Amino acid sequence: MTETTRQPQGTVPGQAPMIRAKGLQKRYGAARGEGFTAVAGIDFEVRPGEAFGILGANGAGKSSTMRMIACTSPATGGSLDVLGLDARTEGARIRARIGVVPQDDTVDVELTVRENLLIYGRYFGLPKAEIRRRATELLDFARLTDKADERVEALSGGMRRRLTIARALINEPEIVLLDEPTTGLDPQARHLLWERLFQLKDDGITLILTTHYMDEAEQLCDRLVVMDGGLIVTEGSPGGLIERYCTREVLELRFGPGEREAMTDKARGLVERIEELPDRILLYTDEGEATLAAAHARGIVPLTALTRRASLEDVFLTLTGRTLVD
Ligand SMILES: Nc1ncnc2c1ncn2[C@@H]1O[C@H](COP(=O)(O)OP(=O)(O)OP(=O)(O)O)[C@@H](O)[C@H]1O
Repeated sequence: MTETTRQPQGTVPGQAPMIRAKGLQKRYGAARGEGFTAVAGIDFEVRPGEAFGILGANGAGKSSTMRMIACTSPATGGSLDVLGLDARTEGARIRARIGVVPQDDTVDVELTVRENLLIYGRYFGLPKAEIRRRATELLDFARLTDKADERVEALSGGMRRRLTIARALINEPEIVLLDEPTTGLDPQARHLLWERLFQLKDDGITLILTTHYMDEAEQLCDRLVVMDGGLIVTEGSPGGLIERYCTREVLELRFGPGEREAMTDKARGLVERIEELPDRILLYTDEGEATLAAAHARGIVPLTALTRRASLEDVFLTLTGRTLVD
């Protein structure tokens, strides 16, 4: 990782960022005198064509940040430029040039797949022939051509998500915001959706996504920020963050009921860092197999032992002291 320039992190000299947030804040309920700060002053930039992730546990402030970028919820402090426009005053112009995929599918279940696209196109005031052309292209993009005339209520969860994404593309947006795009989907549906998102990246569309899934972030994101308690706690590429905060491998040991504490005590000193989770301990090491052999030599007998590559989940645990499923 090279972070030696004087530019703010994430800035490419000479290339205007798609999004620039400085001291961005969101406070709810301030008018009622009972304010709650969901986003506590964050700085970030998103570059053209990159897939930028916002990671964090429930309540970290991810959706609040997304809603401010989407210009559906005004910032209460700091500044936010989207596509070079001030989000405070240029909401309508920004909304015309971005696509939004909200956390819950908001497609109309009583209409057909194609009708959903046509109606959405009309919100943007696009000419009818243009909307029909785009809808046909997007049905193909979303792999929904053979479902075009079916009512949405007959679609699976994965198909509805793909329709929601297709709908967000009707205005040919330069930025697409995806709030937890694969939450609730089965693995096959997730992979099909990822494949569609890769296609958008290849097409040069800037993606901003929030997710709870570290594997999703590792797969899709060029760069990401981790949020905790309304603040950004780190920023970087998935690989760069893993390298910065973790060892190469993690040895996961599970023990029988009541054994964990004693076994953890025996393991102390084997590696520099041990994390205790309710159901297992994690030993951060560059050589998982060698550490396991050393553990055995100390009389540590786990029910199961697994050596894996360090992941973003480990970065999150390092930074926040919690797992994302806490
Ligand atoms: N309209 C609102 N009024 C008051 N508090 C809110 C409102 N929206 C969100 N919050 C609070 O702000 C905090 C951040 O919420 P936000 O939805 O941005 O988090 P998140 O990281 O997206 O979480 P999740 O993964 O659950 O969506 C939470 O404590 C939430 O309860």
